[in-house]
Amino acid sequence: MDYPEQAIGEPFVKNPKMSMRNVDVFYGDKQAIYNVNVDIGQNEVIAMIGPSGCGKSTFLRSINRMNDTVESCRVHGELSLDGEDIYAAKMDPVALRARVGMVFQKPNPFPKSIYDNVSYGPRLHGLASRRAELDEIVENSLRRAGLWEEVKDRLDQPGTGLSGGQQQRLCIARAIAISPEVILMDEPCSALDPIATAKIEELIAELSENYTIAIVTHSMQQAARVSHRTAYFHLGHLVEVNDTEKVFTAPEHALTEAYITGRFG
Ligand SMILES: Nc1ncnc2c1ncn2[C@@H]1O[C@H](COP(=O)(O)OP(=O)(O)OP(=O)(O)O)[C@@H](O)[C@H]1O
Repeated sequence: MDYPEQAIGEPFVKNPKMSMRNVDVFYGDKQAIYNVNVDIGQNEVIAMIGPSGCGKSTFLRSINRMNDTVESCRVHGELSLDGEDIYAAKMDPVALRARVGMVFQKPNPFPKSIYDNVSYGPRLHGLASRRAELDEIVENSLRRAGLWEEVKDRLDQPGTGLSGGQQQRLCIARAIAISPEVILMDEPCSALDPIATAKIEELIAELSENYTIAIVTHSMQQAARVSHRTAYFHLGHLVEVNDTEKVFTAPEHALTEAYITGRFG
């Protein structure tokens, strides 16, 4: 199969929050991402879709240097946040991950209280000097994550005691608490029921007013509901990036069309 040299459609935007150019990612000798070029716009929600194993998670994890934790993984290319090279020697990956937060597939609250789950990051990054400030950050983050009303009377109870959907909103509150600029979500609803999924999707729409969001999803309906642009990956290649509506109604590339019409994937 021939892949376009450059993703077709509109991979670039006027005011990018993040820019990725000529990105190749390897695990040992095996190449997982081939020459990907794409921007993520300020306050946009971009969905990354494609068949299993096409490299969506690998690419997502490259843009906040989560892949640094995988020994065999090497990322080549130019990746920037507000024009700053995120792989520069002077870039602290911990500070970067505070600016580009991540929510994982499986809700993973710390084995700590609800309060401590949310206050841990702000404490670590010195965002609050007094208890009252920390309380305010915890409340605001839980409110933004749509969880405050459900947990305000039991902040001292373990985060792991919440339902799956509540745990995922707790993880989103934890990500928000350190005031990230970008939030990466790797299949955030795949472990949730339809009602919990709907809540997270509503939340994504609200959060996009203040944050830039990239979401990997297996659900094309979800991509269609929550995102502004959609990026279609195939075997490590970025094939097409377009307005979400266009991708799902008039895809430009035959591979995108085959995927969205269910001919493979
Ligand atoms: N830690 C790793 N070590 C070696 N190879 C890996 C590792 N993680 C992923 N890969 C390989 O990289 C390729 C892309 O995997 P990745 O998980 O990024 O795809 P994906 O599109 O997110 O898949 P899925 O939709 O199934 O989660 C696959 O061939 C996978 O086997």
